[in-house]
Amino acid sequence: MVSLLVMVVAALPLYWAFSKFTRFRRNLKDAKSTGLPYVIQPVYPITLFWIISGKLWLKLINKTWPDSWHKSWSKFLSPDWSWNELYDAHRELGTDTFITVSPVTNMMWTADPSVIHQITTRQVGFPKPIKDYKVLDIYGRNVVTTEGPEWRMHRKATAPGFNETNNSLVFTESVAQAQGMIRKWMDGEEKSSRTLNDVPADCMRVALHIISAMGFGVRLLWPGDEFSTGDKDSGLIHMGDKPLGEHTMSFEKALSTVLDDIFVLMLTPRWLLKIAPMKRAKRAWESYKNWKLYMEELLEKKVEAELAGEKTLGMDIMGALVKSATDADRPDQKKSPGQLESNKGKRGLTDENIIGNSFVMLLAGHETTANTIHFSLMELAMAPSSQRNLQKEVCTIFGDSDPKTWDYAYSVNNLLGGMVGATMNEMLRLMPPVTNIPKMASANQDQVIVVDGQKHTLPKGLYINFNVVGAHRHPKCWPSKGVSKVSGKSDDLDDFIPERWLKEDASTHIEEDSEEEDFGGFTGKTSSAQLFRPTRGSFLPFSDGPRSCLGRRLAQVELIAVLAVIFQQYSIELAVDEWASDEEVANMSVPEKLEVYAKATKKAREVIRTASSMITLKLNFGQTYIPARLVKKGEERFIRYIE
Ligand code: HEM
Repeated sequence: MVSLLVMVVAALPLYWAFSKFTRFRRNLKDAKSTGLPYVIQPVYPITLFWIISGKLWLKLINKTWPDSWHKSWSKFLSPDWSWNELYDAHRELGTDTFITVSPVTNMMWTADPSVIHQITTRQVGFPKPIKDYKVLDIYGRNVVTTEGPEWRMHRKATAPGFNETNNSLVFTESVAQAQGMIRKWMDGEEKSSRTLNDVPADCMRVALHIISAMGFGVRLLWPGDEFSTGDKDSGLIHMGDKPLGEHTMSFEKALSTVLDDIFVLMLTPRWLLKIAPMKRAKRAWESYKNWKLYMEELLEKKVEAELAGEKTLGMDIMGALVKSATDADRPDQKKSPGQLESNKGKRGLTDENIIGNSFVMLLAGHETTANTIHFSLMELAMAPSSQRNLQKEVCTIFGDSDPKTWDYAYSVNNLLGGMVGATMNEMLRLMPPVTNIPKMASANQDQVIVVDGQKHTLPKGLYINFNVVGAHRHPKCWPSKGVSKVSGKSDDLDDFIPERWLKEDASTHIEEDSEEEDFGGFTGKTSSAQLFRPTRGSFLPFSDGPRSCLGRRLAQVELIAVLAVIFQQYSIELAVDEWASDEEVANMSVPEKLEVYAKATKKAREVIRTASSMITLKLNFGQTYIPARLVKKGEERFIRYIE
C-alpha cells in the first residue's frame, strides 16, 4: 500500500511534465499555423508563481547563463517587458506583431497600429479576456469586468455620468484642488521656493480629492482648508476628517487605503481576509468594510435625493448611476432606499452594481491621473524650454486672473489645443499609465487579421496584448527631429518633447478616422483638432473603439486644469539638496549651477526608468522618488539658464 502511494506521488511530477510538454507542442503548432513570427518561452509569465518569483529567476538566469542561451526569449518573461524594451524588441525581431509560445498558453503581442485598429474596432471578434478581470468584482459586477450584453447594460448606465456639465465641475474642482495642493506645498509661507519630497503622494492625494468629488459628490480638504458655503452650493458634501458613526476610518482614509490594499483585496477571499491575523490583511479588511459602508450610506442619500427630485443628483458619477438605474428600470415609478437591490435579475442596475461601478471608477480614475500629473511635473523640470513655452501660453490665456474665475469652455478649448494639451499628450505617449491592453480572439471562432497586407488566421481563444509603449514609439508613426538626447537613438521618440504635437512642429500630419459608433462617454478625438493627429492605433493611452476609456474627457480636463494652475504662478525645478545646500547654490556661478543640475537630471532619468507597472506605470512609492522644488516664477535658480 505504502509503495503504491510512493509510486503515485513519484509519478505526479512526470505526469505534470508530460502534460506541459503535450500542451507546448499543441501551442507551437497553433502559433505556426498563424504564419506569424513566434518566440518560444519555457514558462508563461502571467501566473502567480512567476509574478511573485519571476524577478529572482530572471536575475539568476542573467547572471549564470551565457547571453546566447536566453537573451532572445528571457526579456519577454518580465511582466514589464514592454516598458523595459520600449520599441526595441520589435526592432530586433524585425516585426511589430509576434506570438510568444509557452507550455501554458500563447500570446500575440502587437505594436502595429493597423493591427491594433482592426482589433479595437471588432469587439465581437476580439472581446476582453474578462476571466482575468473577475478579481475586480470586489464590490459587484461592473462596466470594466463584463462583456457582451451585460457590458452594454453597464456602459449605458454609467456613460450619462460623463457629460459636459459634469466635466465643467471637474474643471472647477481640479482648479480648487490644485490650489489646495500648492498651499500645502508652500506651507502657508510666502517663500519663493520649497523642496518637495513627496510629490508622488501629493499627486495621489490631489487626484483622490478630485475623483471623490466627481465620483461621489464628497469634497475632501487639504490641511488647514475649510468647507465653505460655496462648496455646499455646488451640491458637494463634506464628511469631516474623522471616522463617522460606525466607521473606524475617515472617508478619505477609507478611499485611500482601499486603493493601497487593492492587491490584497483582489487576491484574498473575503472570508479569509476576515480571519487572517496579519497586520496588512487586517487593514485591508477594515478598509474594505469602511469603504462599503460609506458607499451604502451615500447610495441611500442619493436615492433619497432622487425621491425628493433634487436637481444636484447626477452631478457625480454615483448620483448619475442612481438616476440611470431609476430611469431604466421603472420610468414611471419612484424608488425607495434599498429598493434597487430587489431588482436583481432584471435588466437595470442593482445596489451592488452601483457600488461595484463606483469602485472601478475610483480605481480607474485615481492612479492613472495621479501618475500623469507627477511625471509631467518631473519631465517639465528636465525640459526647461518646454516649461517656459507652457508658462507663456498659460499667461497668454489667463494673465494673472484668479483661477477660480476661469471659464470652463474658454479654458478647456484653449488649453487642450496648445502647449498644455501637447504636454499632457506627450506625457501619455511617453509613459502611458496602462502599458499593455489585453484582448483575445473570440472563444467561438477563429479570427482573420491583415498584417502588412497578408491575411493571418488567429485560432479562437488566442490571448492578445497591445504593446502600448511600443506603439507610442513606433518610428513610422511619430514625427522626430533627429537623434535622442536621452537614449542616443537615431530618432527622438524616447525624449519628452511636447512641441512635437504642435502642428507647425509636426513633420507629418495624418488625420484620424472618425468614430463610427457612440458607446457613451465623450465621443471626440483622442487629441485636440489643433494638435498633431497620430495614425489611428498608434496613440492608445485611453485604448480605442467601443471599450475605450469612459473617463477620457474627465481625465483630460483634470490634467490640463492642474497643470495650468501650477504653471500660471510657479515653475518646477529638480531639487539638488543631495549635492549642494541652498547657501552653496546661492554662491554658485552659472556653469557650476548647470553642472549640479545635470547631475540631478541624470539621477531623475535613472529613477524614472525604475518605474514599473503595478496596474498602472508608476514609481515604487516609498522606495524611489525624485525630489523637486516649487519655485515662484521669475525666481528659478537653474532652469532659466538652460535652453
Ligand atoms: C490619464 C487617465 C486615464 C487613462 C490613461 C485611462 C486609460 C484607460 C484604458 C487604457 C482603458 C482600457 C483598459 C482595458 O481595455 O483593459 C480604460 C478603461 C476605462 N476607464 Fe480609463 N483611464 C484614465 C482615466 C479614467 C478616469 C478618470 C475614469 C473614471 C472616473 C476612467 C474610467 C474608465 C472605465 C470605466 C473604463 C472601462 C470602460 C469599458 O470597458 O467600457 N478612466 N481607461
